Amino acid sequence: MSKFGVLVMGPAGAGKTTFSNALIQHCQSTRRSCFYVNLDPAAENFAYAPDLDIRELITLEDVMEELHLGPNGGLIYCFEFLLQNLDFLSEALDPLSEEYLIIFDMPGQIELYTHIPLLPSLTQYLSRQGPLNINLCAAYLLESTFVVDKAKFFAGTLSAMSAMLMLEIPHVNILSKMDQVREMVSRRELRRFANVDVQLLQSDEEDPSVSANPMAKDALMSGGSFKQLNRAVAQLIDDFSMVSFLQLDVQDEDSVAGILSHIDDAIQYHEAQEPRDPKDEQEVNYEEE
Ligand SMILES: Nc1nc2c(ncn2[C@@H]2O[C@H](COP(=O)(O)OP(=O)(O)OP(=O)(O)O)[C@@H](O)[C@H]2O)c(=O)[nH]1
Repeated sequence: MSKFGVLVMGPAGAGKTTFSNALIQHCQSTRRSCFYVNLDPAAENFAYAPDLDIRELITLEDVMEELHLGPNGGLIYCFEFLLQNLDFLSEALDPLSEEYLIIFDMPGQIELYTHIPLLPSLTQYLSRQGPLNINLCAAYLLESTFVVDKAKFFAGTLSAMSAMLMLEIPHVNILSKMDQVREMVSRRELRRFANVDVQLLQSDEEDPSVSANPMAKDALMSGGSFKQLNRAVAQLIDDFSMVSFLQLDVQDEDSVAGILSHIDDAIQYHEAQEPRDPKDEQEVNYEEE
């Protein structure tokens, strides 16, 4: 057995800290031990004080000021610095016992998940393949309000897929802020987004978000490249057939508990797929003989 960890990821403002807080609250009410790690060097306000905070090692503000970097370059520098100082993590996480759920609240810059290989190195170090031996799962949040703009929703879906492929750890995708869309979209329609029905993207001719965008509208009218691009994106998502979303309402404890149980299941499923210890293999072969 080893510790459990959730990497709470997703674009800026997707609700990562709010979800992390809901997880902490749920752990407290179910008497599960948890440990909250803030890995956002620019984070400011916390309802729960982090048990470990990257800002004790480095802050984005200092990096931007001292190295004259912008926010994205500064964030990359902070993560490179963290990777050069991994004992900052191991000293705090190694002593935790197995029953702990470790919640990693990640920054929102999308570049971190899609463009640069810093996160794979970090997850490798934390995960069962690395020295910290944590059963890790990624929880990728996307704002459910994106469903009213299909192009935005599918762009978000591609980012989630990119993170899934890049990190190679158990992964759940989550539509956050469900309280904001229940009034706007029917349950049936929401299910189509949660299961990522690519037909939604192909039926974009009547989509108000497309008609509101003059360039996209022109491209559609002329049967042009926008339509072809949509088809290619739909095909890509369909080919991988691996993205679906759980629906999160942080106000509803059952919703939070349901998501945590999906995370536990994803980790256990992944563990069951892992190659067996060669010693166990020998035992199985012996029994078969
Ligand atoms: N209505 C509603 N608002 C939410 C929910 N979750 C988060 N918010 C609001 O959305 C805003 C961003 O939430 P955060 O939890 O800070 O999002 P984040 O992903 O951690 O943001 P960054 O760290 O800046 O990337 C805040 O104003 C929250 O109050 C939700 O489930 N429902």
